[in-house]
Amino acid sequence: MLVATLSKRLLRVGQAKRCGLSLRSFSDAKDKDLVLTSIDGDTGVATITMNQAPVNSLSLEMCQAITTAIKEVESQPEIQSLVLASSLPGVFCAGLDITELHKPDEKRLTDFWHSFQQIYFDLYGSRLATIAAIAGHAPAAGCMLALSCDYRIMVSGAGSKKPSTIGLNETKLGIVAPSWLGYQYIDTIGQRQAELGLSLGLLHQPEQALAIGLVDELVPREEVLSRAQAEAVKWGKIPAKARLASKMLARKARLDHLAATRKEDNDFFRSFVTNETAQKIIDGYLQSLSKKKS
Ligand SMILES: CC/C=C\CC/C=C/CC(=O)SCCNC(=O)CCNC(=O)[C@H](O)C(C)(C)COP(=O)(O)OP(=O)(O)OC[C@H]1O[C@@H](n2cnc3c(N)ncnc32)[C@H](O)[C@@H]1OP(=O)(O)O
Repeated sequence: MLVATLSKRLLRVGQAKRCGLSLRSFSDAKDKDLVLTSIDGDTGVATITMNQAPVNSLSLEMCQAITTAIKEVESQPEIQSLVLASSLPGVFCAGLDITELHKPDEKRLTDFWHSFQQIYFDLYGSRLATIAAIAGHAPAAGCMLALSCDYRIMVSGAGSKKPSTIGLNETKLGIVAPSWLGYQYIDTIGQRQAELGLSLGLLHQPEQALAIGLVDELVPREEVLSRAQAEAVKWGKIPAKARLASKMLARKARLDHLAATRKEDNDFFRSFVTNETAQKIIDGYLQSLSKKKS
């Protein structure tokens, strides 16, 4: 069980509850743990671990589980910082679940995009200090999860035959990142690098991601989680009100803009995705992913 491997000092549910802290997982209707949440009783750092094999793709249920987990952690006033991690070796998050975009049901597609926007509000605008522990690939919406955190620690590519990559690769698939994700990219790595990355759909290897400021630190694979948790302790010690006010200096206008245009953004997404040309592209991409396997 993953929970047992996270930290020797990690609290089990009973102990955690006695200390007023919680350790639990959130489940979908099939009672599968899409997301695991744990709280270190010594440091008060929460870790939300995405656990949707094979690639942590963001389905409607996965988006909802992430939001539920963030809200649950935020509701505990003694917790100041959060690590976002993956239980899967080699993948942080493969982005949106492409099957959600393929021959979609309109109501589900609307709910799906709404739940994806909601992660942006909850993570990018979180009162918590948030650290991404990126121990694997983080394309597209996987990169968005990382960008929504305050600090990004990625597995180093040194000596790896197939290094992990991170970036916004949407144009390579013939689709476009939503504007709010594009602005997150621009705000993080600057206009020129973002223009290059967005236009060419670049997926960066770790050393390149570090060089352009897309991630903040590289560490060996086995150290990603512990290093992220140590960084979360440091961020959690900064006076919370001042830290949050500083975060909002940079992010509030972006968050407010999406809040004001949320429905239009959803309408645009649905009309884009349900268009015949987009459906052909999505169909072809799904086939290419499954051909890769065979
Ligand atoms: C106005 C706005 C309009 C539109 C906005 C649209 C925004 C889109 C943002 C997105 O996030 S689009 C998604 C972009 N994601 C990707 O391009 C990633 C695709 N996946 C990969 O590149 C690789 O899977 C990986 C590098 C993440 C991992 O590679 P590996 O470990 O070798 O796994 P496999 O490729 O063999 O995949 C295993 C399994 O998982 C399925 N899968 C992979 N990615 C997705 C996905 N994003 N959604 C759904 N399913 C995915 C893949 O098909 C395999 O399935 P099998 O059934 O064949 O086992």
